[in-house]
Amino acid sequence: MRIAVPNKGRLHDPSVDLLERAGLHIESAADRKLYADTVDPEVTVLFARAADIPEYVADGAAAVGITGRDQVVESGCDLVELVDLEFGRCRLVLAAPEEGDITSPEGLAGGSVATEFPRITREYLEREGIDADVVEVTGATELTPHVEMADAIVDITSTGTTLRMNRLAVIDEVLDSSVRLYAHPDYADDPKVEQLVTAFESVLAAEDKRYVMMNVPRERLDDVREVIPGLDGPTVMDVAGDDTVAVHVVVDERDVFEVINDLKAVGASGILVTEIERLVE
Ligand SMILES: Nc1ncnc2c1ncn2[C@@H]1O[C@H](COP(=O)(O)OP(=O)(O)OP(=O)(O)O)[C@@H](O)[C@H]1O
Ligand SMILES: O=P(O)(O)OC[C@H]1O[C@H](OP(=O)(O)OP(=O)(O)O)[C@H](O)[C@@H]1O
Ligand SMILES: [Mg+2]
Repeated sequence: MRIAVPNKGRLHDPSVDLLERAGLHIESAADRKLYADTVDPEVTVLFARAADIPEYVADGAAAVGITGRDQVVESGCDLVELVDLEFGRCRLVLAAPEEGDITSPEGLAGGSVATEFPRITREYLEREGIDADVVEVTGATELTPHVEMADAIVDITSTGTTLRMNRLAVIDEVLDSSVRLYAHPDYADDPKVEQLVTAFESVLAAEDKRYVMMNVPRERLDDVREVIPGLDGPTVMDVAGDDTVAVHVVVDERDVFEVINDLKAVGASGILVTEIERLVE
């Protein structure tokens, strides 16, 4: 099975990191090398531009690919979305000069919109019933309204810094995006693809969980159960030759601070907290 992965830019490192955490260590990778084996002899990684990955998957050059939803929608490729990988989160927005007279999508009528995403932009204008020209650019879109190349733009934003620095205000939301695992329709149910989905989902499920281990006097066990929030009951193990029990439990990362203090208050000791690599639900 071939998996297409962004070869550079902001998506490369988190994509490779996810594969490593999912147990798919990439072997013989080299900086300019555009394909690599993994520890699984049945899985090969192809490194390609994020914008090209929808095509690699649609053409069957790769069974699955990791790239932004914006790239897939813009490509028009009919792919199956398997998992939201929860990074590269951004929005495509319609934006216009803060001091300008376009303050609503309707204000665009008869005007022009510059964008790196012409398909998405045309579909948006059609959906909104707005008659405006689309000016295709390949980057630095935020400049165009200030040099009379366009009246507004459709571009990516996440922190909003670039829009603010270029005195552009968001007029409307066009598309929500994040990086996702996509499959060619013919491979979506392939057993190896399903193994990959399970591995990715187990990494994502573990990200905000912590494994807490402690020693508890047996007579305080019920008090400990009281302070451990929601998750499945703790695992309780006898400590050899002692009236103490070892208690292990999975806790949401955001509860850990409070839980540790509550556990100490009911007599727990030797409390250890570790991250969890994967959690297969
Ligand atoms: N500012 C951003 N915040 C979050 N995600 C982004 C941002 N810019 C781009 N992305 C996501 O990363 C994908 C790839 O972005 P892009 O094509 O700009 O390449 P890059 O990784 O930014 O590298 P470069 O822009 O240097 O070529 C986009 O399709 C989008 O899904
Ligand atoms: O809301 P912000 O956090 O400011 O991010 C938005 C910017 O990020 C991307 O640019 P990038 O840095 O990827 O450069 P590029 O335009 O060359 O892709 C995008 O093209 C926007 O310009
Ligand atoms: Mg970029």
